[in-house]
Amino acid sequence: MPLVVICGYPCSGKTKRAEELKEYFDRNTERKVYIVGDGALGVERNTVYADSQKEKEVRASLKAEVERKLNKDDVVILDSVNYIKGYRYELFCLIKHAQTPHCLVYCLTSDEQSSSWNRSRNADEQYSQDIFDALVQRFEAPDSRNRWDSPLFTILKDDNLPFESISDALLKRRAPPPNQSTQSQPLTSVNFLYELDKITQEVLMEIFNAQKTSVPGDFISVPGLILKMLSFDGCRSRLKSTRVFGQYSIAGVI
Ligand SMILES: Nc1ncnc2c1ncn2[C@@H]1O[C@H](COP(=O)(O)OP(=O)(O)OP(=O)(O)O)[C@@H](O)[C@H]1O
Repeated sequence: MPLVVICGYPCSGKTKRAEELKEYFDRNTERKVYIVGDGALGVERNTVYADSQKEKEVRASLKAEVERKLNKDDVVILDSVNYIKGYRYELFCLIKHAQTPHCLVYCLTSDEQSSSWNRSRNADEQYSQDIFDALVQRFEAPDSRNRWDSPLFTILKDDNLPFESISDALLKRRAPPPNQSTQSQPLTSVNFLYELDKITQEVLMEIFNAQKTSVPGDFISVPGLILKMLSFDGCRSRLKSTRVFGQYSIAGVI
């Protein structure tokens, strides 16, 4: 059901925290817990983060995997750098659409600390210094004033994760209300444009005909509505056809 978005500098302890959280939920709840992340996707750090197109594809794959996993019961933990504000906003739209709560866990480290952990890793797990520096420079830190970055749990290297608060944020909170842009739109019929055009023409014809005999204050019925004429302007063009303009308010729905 709920989503935990982990974010932080490269090599800031994100996977370590994701695993701690999984272990906590496994031990204390009946829910299945999935970690979705660079590791599970087999992301080759120094290739992907050196190429913006590849990086974009990886982000899209991670988001798609999160979307597939989100359901009513399970906990999904997204373990990646998640350093782009706009991407975190997209994830927020996803949870709004799925009608489930989320929270952010931010592994806050200095770049010196992360760089030193990076250098102590096995060579095949290390970020190259260039990629590491570029990711640190591009990092857009989460801000709890943004609804997509909230609730935000900021974790320093010697902190214990606040398991209960995280669990409450995920399991005891209501999902954010959906808005139109995150709701599926009903399928329109294949001849929707034709129908729209036909009804618009009918409405215009009714108004046009009614204007010949109506004065402001009169009611005009058009398909689906009763309109009240508020004002009326008539003028003749050089071609002697009458152009009519007027203002109407909706007085009722039929
Ligand atoms: N809280 C911590 N205390 C001490 N060492 C830590 C801590 N967190 C991480 N490390 C060290 O950093 C290394 C990387 O940790 P981890 O894989 O969790 O980072 P990550 O942010 O997931 O990395 P990546 O950006 O590659 O996904 C660990 O192997 C460990 O040596």
